[in-house]
Amino acid sequence: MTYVAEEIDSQPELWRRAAAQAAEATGALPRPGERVAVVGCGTSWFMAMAYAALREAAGQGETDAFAGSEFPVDRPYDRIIAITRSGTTTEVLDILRKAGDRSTVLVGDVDTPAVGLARDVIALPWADERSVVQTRFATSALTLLRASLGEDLAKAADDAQRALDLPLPLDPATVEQVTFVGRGWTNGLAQEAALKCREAATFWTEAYPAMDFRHGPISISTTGRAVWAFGEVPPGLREDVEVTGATFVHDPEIDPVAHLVVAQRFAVALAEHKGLNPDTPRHLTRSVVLS
Ligand SMILES: O=P(O)(O)OC[C@H]1O[C@](O)(CO)[C@@H](O)[C@@H]1O
Repeated sequence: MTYVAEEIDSQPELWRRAAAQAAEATGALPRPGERVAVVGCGTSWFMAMAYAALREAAGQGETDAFAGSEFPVDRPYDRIIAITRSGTTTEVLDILRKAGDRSTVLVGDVDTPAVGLARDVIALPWADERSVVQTRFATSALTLLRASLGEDLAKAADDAQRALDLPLPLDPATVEQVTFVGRGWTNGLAQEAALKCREAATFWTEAYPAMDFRHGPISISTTGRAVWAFGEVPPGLREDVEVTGATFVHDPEIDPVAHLVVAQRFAVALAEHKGLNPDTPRHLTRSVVLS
């Protein structure tokens, strides 16, 4: 079994642990009404997107997500939350240096520069990974953040357990291309699912806000391809996809992050089908450290 497959399987248990840790993390997280930026790179950026949308939807205040390289340093945020598994990503460290006493970091590896730079630290060393490709650190960090907003994550963890045994909705041997879509907070999950397939399996995927699918991506929708939706589906979207001949994948029964677990498994299955080892993704490193 690959490391990444083991790490995917460990998620239900780790989500329960993450939800339990949320109460003690409260002091390190913004108060309602504060203006917040959430930053990260790659997978961590997509978790930032999901949390930012959830916090704002929960009425806790304006919350923006940025890729680390695109953070507007002069904007007067009250609190800057960085998500970084490695604690070493250059763009994130640059932000933490400028954020000063406004910063919180959610980190996997605690013996790292990010921990020294942030005012507040939420450490999840038990979710850190051997894999280059991230799965459980990202979803555990998001689970903790969701729990901090008052969500009950018990069903999500149970759904993640189910997600480990569900049949894959697409055949890795025959599907030609997948477009992932989401709405609101699940837009970040769609981005992350697409990244997983690219990173683990060098497989062609894209991701868009679900309503934007009709504004261009629909042009490549055809037999042999698929559209995979997370969370709420806009009225008529399934029909608009199916009329093109593409397969529409959606599971309204399970929590959207548990549905991401299915996409993680699909990415590993794609890699295996292509004879690739998902533990050694092409050109990818655990973190990007620029000199
Ligand atoms: O969360 P970190 O450690 O800052 O690293 C982000 C990196 O992790 C990755 O998943 C690659 O390992 C990429 O998405 C990105 O380069």
